[in-house]
Amino acid sequence: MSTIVGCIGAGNIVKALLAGVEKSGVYFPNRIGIFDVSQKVCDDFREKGYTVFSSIDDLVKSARVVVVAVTPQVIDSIMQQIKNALSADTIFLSLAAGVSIKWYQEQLGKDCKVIRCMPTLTAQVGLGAFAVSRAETVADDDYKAVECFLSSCGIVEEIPESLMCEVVPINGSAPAYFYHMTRVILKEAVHMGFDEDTALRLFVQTMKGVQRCC
Ligand SMILES: NC(=O)C1=CN([C@@H]2O[C@H](COP(=O)(O)OP(=O)(O)OC[C@H]3O[C@@H](n4cnc5c(N)ncnc54)[C@H](OP(=O)(O)O)[C@@H]3O)[C@@H](O)[C@H]2O)C=CC1
Ligand SMILES: O=C(O)[C@@H]1CCC=N1
Repeated sequence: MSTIVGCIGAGNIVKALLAGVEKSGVYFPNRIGIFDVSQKVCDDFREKGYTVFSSIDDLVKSARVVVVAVTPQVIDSIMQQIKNALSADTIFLSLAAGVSIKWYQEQLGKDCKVIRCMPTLTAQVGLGAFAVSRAETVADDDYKAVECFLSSCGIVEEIPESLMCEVVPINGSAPAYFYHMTRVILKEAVHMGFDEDTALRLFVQTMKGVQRCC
C-alpha cells in the first residue's frame, strides 16, 4: 500500500508531530511511513501501526510527502542516497533547521518541490506552531496536502524564507524557554516553602491567562 507521508528520521520532532497527528484521527498510522536507523524507533512505530520501511528508497517511492527530519549533518548523504528514487511528484517537507530550499534544489534539481518548515514540539498536544515557506515549484494542490497534514495538529503560518532562521526563537526553540522558566520558578517556589504541585498549578494557570490576554 502506498503511504501519504513518509518520514526520514523519526526522533524527537517526528514523535511529537505524529503524536499530534494520531490524536487528530485524520490519518491512519498505516498511511504514514517511517525510515530510521534506530531499531528501537522502528520497533516502537511498527507497534503503533505505522508502516516501517527497511529501505529508504522504498519509503521515498511510496510517499507523496517526504518529511526530512534528521539532523542537518546527515542530510547531505541522505539526499545522495534517495536521488534516484524520486518522482517529479515527490514533495519534500524539510524540518531541518538552517537548511535552505536552494540547497535542496542544488542537490536534487531545480524543479524539486520543497516546503521548508520550522515546527514545534507542542504539536504533540495538537498545539503545533508551524512556520513554512515553499519553493516556487510547489503548486497550490501540493501545498494544501502538506498544510492539511500539519494543520491536523497545529496552526500553519506561511512566512518568507528569509525569516526562517529568525523564526526559531519565536516558535521552534520557544518551548525550551518556557520549560526553563517553569523549572526556575518551581525551584524557587519549593525553596520558599510551597508544595511543587500547587506552585505548578498556579503558574500554569497564570501562563494560560496571559496567553488569553495577548
Ligand atoms: N526537536 C525539535 O524541537 C526540533 C527539531 N527540528 C529539526 O528536526 C530535525 C530532527 O531533530 P530531532 O528530531 O530533534 O533529532 P533526533 O536526533 O531526535 O532524531 C533524528 C532521528 O534520525 C535518525 N537518523 C540519523 N541518521 C539517519 C539516517 N541516515 N537515516 C534515517 N534516520 C537517521 C536518528 O537515529 P540515531 O539517534 O540513532 O542517530 C534519530 O532517530 C533536525 O534537523 C532539527 O533541526 C526543528 C525544529 C524543532
Ligand atoms: O536547533 C534545532 O535543530 C532546532 C531548532 C529549534 C529547536 N531545535
